[in-house]
Amino acid sequence: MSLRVRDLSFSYGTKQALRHVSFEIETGDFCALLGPNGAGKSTLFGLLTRLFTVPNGEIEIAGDSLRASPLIALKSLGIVFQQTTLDLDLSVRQNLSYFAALHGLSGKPARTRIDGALARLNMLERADEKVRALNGGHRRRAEIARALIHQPTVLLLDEPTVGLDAAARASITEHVHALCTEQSITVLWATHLTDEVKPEDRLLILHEGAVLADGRAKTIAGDLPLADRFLEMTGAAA
Ligand SMILES: Nc1ncnc2c1ncn2[C@@H]1O[C@H](COP(=O)(O)OP(=O)(O)OP(=O)(O)O)[C@@H](O)[C@H]1O
Repeated sequence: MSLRVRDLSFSYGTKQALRHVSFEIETGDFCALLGPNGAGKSTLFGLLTRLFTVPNGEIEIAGDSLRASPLIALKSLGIVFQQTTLDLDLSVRQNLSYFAALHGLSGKPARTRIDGALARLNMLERADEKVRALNGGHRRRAEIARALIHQPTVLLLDEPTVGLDAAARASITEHVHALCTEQSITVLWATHLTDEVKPEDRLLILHEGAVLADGRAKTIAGDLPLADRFLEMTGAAA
């Protein structure tokens, strides 16, 4: 099991954002975390990345407890935040080199890792372009490559396709699915868009801080299109 979450609850003051959330994701699975705005997706990511800590509940990343061994657990985690965090005036390679240095990598080992990560996202030929010159889809791919440099086994992506056109969204979704099947990376992909979820994907539906459904997307959808099932369950269009 690559990611295990048990009984997480979280409140901002009196506003309860997560209610007894529990789930487990197997190695190499693509898991979509689907929820309307305000469902609690970013709060859950904040807890998984240790932006916030809670006295209750348990999180294990690749078998390591985030509470008992935070540094070891976080080493297994790659993160793509909702807001882009690339330096627009540096090249793709410079951005990734900076991140590699933060992980103690420099020289040839860093170059090998960076080239490998960029190649996986079909971005190697863009390595020396300034990020400012790239379109939104390529910026996102550079960001995903950056999140892979330290060779995490679990990758979290918080609504990574926000603001992208349909073609770029489809391309990024395909690339990240390939990371699961070809590299056995475990993915948790937050979204509010049902068309990013494939029938074979694992699906968690989060609504008002609670898990409403957990299973294969096609099983949860049943005889309805997933968008209709989601609307039926949450009252939200997606
Ligand atoms: N700093 C905060 N203070 C108070 N309430 C907050 C804060 N951040 C989030 N909330 C509330 O907590 C709930 C969960 O928010 P969260 O951002 O985790 O949801 P989300 O599913 O990520 O939504 P979105 O897709 O809009 O980012 C919402 O009701 C939100 O209004």
